[in-house]
Parts: sequence; C-alpha cells; structure tokens
Amino acid sequence: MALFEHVEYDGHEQVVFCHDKVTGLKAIIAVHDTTMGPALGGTRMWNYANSEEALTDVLRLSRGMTYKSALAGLPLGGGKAVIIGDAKKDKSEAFFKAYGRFINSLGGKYITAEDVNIRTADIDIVSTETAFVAGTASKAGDPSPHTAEGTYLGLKAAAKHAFGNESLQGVRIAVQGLGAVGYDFAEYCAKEGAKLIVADVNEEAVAKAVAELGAEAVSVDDIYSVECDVYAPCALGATINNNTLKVMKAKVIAGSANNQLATPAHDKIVKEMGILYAPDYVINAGGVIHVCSEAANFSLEDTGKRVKAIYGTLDKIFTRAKNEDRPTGEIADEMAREILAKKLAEKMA
Ligand SMILES: NC(=O)c1ccc[n+]([C@@H]2O[C@H](COP(=O)([O-])OP(=O)(O)OC[C@H]3O[C@@H](n4cnc5c(N)ncnc54)[C@H](O)[C@@H]3O)[C@@H](O)[C@H]2O)c1
Repeated sequence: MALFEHVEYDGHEQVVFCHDKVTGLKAIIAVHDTTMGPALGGTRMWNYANSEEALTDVLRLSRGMTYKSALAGLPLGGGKAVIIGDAKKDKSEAFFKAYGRFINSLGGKYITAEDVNIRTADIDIVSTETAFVAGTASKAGDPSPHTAEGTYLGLKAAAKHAFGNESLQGVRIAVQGLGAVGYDFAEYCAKEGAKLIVADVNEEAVAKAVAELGAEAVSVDDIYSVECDVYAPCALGATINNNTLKVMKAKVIAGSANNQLATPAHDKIVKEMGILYAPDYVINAGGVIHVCSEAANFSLEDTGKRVKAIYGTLDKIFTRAKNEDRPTGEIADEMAREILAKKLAEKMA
C-alpha cells in the first residue's frame, strides 16, 4: 500500500497507522495541513473492506477539512481519522480509551470530533485520555443547529445568484433528509415562505414536516425528480450523480450533506446543465465553526458571526465562478488554496 504515490495523497504532513493489541483497535489518523492551525476533523468508524479503502477515505476527507476550515476563516488546519471496524460490535470503553491515547501521542497536532458512526458518548470516553477533542457533551455539544443556519443562509446566497433575489418566498425546495440538520433547515425555509417537498426514510419526521411546516411528502426515490427550484441534500453523500441528474429539475443544489458530488467531474457537469451548486464543504461549515468555538474559545457572538459569514463566502464563490465561467467547486478549492498560500508566505516572511 503506497502512501506518497497514492492518488489521494496531497502533500499530507503526517499519516499515522494505529493498532492496539489489547482491544484490536485499528485506526488511521491523517494530518493534511497545519498551516492555519492544529488539524481538526472528526473520527469516522466504518467497516472498510480493507485498509486501502480506509486510507483512501482518510486522505480525501482530511484534505477536505483543510479547505473547509480555511474558507470558514478558522484558525484550524485539516485532519481526519478513520477507525476500521463494526460500530455495532467493536466499540467499548477500553477501545476508545486506547484511541484517545493515540490521539494524545500527536501532542495536539490533531484534534478529533464526531463523524459517521461516532457518537458524543464515544468522544466523551476519548476525552478521558486526551484534551485534543472537540464536541464533548459538556462543552460545545450538538453542532447541527449552526449547520442548519449556515445551510439556510448559503441557500439564500445561491437564490440571489440563480433567481436574482435572495428571498425564498414561494421558492420550491426539495429537502432530502429531515434529521438533525435537515429539519431545522426546512423550518428556516418554511418561515420565509418557501414551499417544501420532503422525503425521509423516517416516516415520523416526514409526518411532522407535513403537519408543522406544510410540506408535501414524496417517496425517497421521487425526491430527485420533483418539480422544484432547489434540491437540498441533507441526508446522504454522492446523490449528485449521472442517474439523479438525468431527472433533476432544480436549478440550485444547496444542502448540508457531505460529499454530495459522486465524482469530482460532476462539478463541471452540473455547471454545464445550468445548475448552481453550493460547494458542500462551504455551505455546511456551520458544524465545524461550532466545534471550533470549543477548541479556539470563541464567544457565542463570534461563533454566530462566523456562521453568518457563510453567505458572503458563497456570494464570492458564485461571483467568481460566473465571471470566470468555471464550476463553483473548482473555485472554492482554488480560494481555499489561495488562503493557505498567503498564510504560508506570511509564516515564511
Ligand atoms: N450535523 C452536523 O452538524 C453536520 C455538519 C456538516 C455536515 N453534515 C451532513 O449533513 C447530513 C445530515 O446530517 P444530520 O446530522 O442531520 O444527520 P441525521 O442522521 O440526523 O439525519 C439524516 C436524515 O436522513 C434520513 N435519511 C437516511 N437515508 C435517507 C434516504 N435514503 N432518503 C431520505 N432520507 C434519508 C435519516 O432518516 C435522517 O432523518 C449528513 O450528510 C452529514 O454528514 C452534518
């Protein structure tokens, strides 16, 4: 398994392979870039088919965190960790304590938090072995409300560019996923007079949105093809793919889900279809801003301002993408790299 030659290797500063003999823990921690500050990013637990798959995921996700935090203006670098295992069977107190000791051994270069299949309770155990954690129950807590607010504001910036008006009054929004983020996001939109079309595998959440937000319910398969102005993916990754784009009527894609594009090529494909895509890691940065408030001691007011700034960041991305006739995801990556290059130059001066 090559590292420096790996297709997802992007000058990562440090990649640590961890194995604890007692609990069987196997994890990979990737520190992509610490130019802006310590590398913060969640830990994902997944039953990867092999360690190659886990390495690919952690290299890609950690680079994403560098770009996300740079564009959110945070004093943080990018990192991520993956635990290779079955979240239903392999978790134990000793397991997460061992993991905490590995994180501690990096001396603060990497700060962890929750991600897929890792709960606040797991992070609380990790925090008994290391201070380099964020998002513990007793401190910052649930980031979802800030993610929802940032996604709503990001959608308004997209509406301004795509429809000539940032108001969501009468705008038809197809919301996929009414979980912690999706429901709050839908509520913000409904309050502004948007017409919601919703889908979720959780029927209770759908019934609540119908009763409380006046939403129209459709099946999870039909959400891609409904007549709407906006598609808001707030559940799964990779839903912007060749199959869904064949039937999609939306002119804006703006939602909280991570890794929305099935492949990097879909950035260009959506542009060519005349769809305005709000790059996922920019619009959903409310969560990392929230978690960072704990790691960097931001006041509540400062955290709120940073979440509101997502509107302005997306406004800049959309303007530049239009002026240069380029895909929005490509512009976001480029803007993040410019921020990093500037900081690096300052450090070296
Ligand atoms: N929570 C945060 O602060 C945060 C931050 C950044 C990004 N995100 C991303 O936003 C998305 C939503 O996060 P969340 O915290 O609300 O998760 P969640 O688990 O609370 O909600 C996800 C919702 O999607 C539904 N769902 C699952 N499969 C579905 C399907 N096939 N069709 C329709 N609905 C389906 C679930 O039933 C659930 O209601 C995820 O992609 C997550 O990675 C979340």
